[in-house]
Amino acid sequence: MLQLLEGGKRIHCHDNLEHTAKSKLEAEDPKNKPECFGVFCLTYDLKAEEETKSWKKLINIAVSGAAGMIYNHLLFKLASGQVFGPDQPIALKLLGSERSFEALEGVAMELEDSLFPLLREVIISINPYEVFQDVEWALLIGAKPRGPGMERAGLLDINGQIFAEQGRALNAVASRNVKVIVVGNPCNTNALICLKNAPNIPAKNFHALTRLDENRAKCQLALKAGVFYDQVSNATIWGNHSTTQVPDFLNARINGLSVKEVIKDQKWLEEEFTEKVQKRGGVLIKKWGRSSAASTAVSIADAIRSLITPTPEGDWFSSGVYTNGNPYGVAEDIIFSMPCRSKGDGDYELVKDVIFDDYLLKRITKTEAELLAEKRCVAHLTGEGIAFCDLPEDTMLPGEM
Ligand SMILES: NC(=O)C1=CN([C@@H]2O[C@H](COP(=O)(O)OP(=O)(O)OC[C@H]3O[C@@H](n4cnc5c(N)ncnc54)[C@H](OP(=O)(O)O)[C@@H]3O)[C@@H](O)[C@H]2O)C=CC1
Ligand SMILES: O=C([O-])CC(=O)C(=O)O
Repeated sequence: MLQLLEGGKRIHCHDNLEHTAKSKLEAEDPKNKPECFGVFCLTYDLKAEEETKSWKKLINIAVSGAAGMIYNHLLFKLASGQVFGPDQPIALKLLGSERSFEALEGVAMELEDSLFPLLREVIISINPYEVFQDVEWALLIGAKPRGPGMERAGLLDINGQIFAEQGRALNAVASRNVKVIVVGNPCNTNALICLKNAPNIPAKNFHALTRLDENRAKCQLALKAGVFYDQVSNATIWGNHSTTQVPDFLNARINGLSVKEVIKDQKWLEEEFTEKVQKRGGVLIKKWGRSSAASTAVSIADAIRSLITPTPEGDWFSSGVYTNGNPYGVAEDIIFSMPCRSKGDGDYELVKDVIFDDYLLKRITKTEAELLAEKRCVAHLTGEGIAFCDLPEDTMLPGEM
């Protein structure tokens, strides 16, 4: 073990092997203080450095599934300042498992070698109580993918257990205003389980990632209209991040005009466009041999930026959020993707001036029914009694076809 004295503060630094063994041991005791990783032990003390005077206060960001494909892309966006800004120093707290601990060390080593000025601290651990200590953001990516022959109910249960545990850990040690973005599938119901196990954190702070679906919808509309995708706005994804999700072409706009004024092919909108967005993940898996990772990471970055920067006038973004007094008549007490606006303070409000027609309402009812069925299926994990699984047969994740 190396001991360094910097800025009047004693810092403990271990070589990697020693660190591995110690972190594993310490992880068994939630009260233990997390250790820094490698070179990040040297850069911990922000106050000591002249050049950082104009920087904001350091924020703590936890990520689970940090050895997975999505995180591998996201990590370097976070550390480079692309997400939280060039004056926002960050601490990354990476949650792995026994299975992935060595991979986490590899991730942390790559972070060391990238020399990111804004990345002031990295810890790796398999203990959520250690990783979530004082975090302002929790990006929950790690989840078991559905394997061959596995029922969706089984996936809901296995992953639900993970998110119940992580909810309890967030409740115990995270910042009281932590913002939680659940990516691991089935993300809406995992987010619901997580928030139900974290009663001391506002339910409004929990999000399920549907931004990738929004981005996919914008891309398809732009392609059909023959415009660049920055011309597409007000694109809402309603409901579940599954193949029942509803990409809303009624309220979306192209060059400020209603989509229907620009794309006059109603059949294409109702059938091809809708299905393309719903099943985009599955088509990509067929081509790539694995699920969307880079574009998912981009969409997580978009989702965070949408909460920390004011939403452009007249526009909105989609996020899976808790239904509690929503203006659309969607069932309460589920996580449902809806149109949101933010003042840039990490919080959001639901958009009120949206319109509905029979097609949209019928589709919304279907995705709502699926989410209510998922909720019944995980009642044992949300503290709402005995689970009863009557999932509709066509219930699928975007990656399954
Ligand atoms: N909402 C969205 O838009 C999208 C969601 N997803 C979902 O994101 C999740 C992660 O995807 P991706 O990073 O590509 O997946 P990977 O398989 O690359 O990584 C998944 C990570 O999950 C962790 N994990 C946690 N529990 C288990 C378990 N019981 N079995 C296996 N692994 C587990 C593993 O890390 P460790 O060993 O450290 O726990 C692993 O590193 C998936 O659930 C996927 O379906 C994907 C694309 C889009
Ligand atoms: O189903 C998956 O794992 C992938 C997924 O969510 C998507 O691509 O939208």
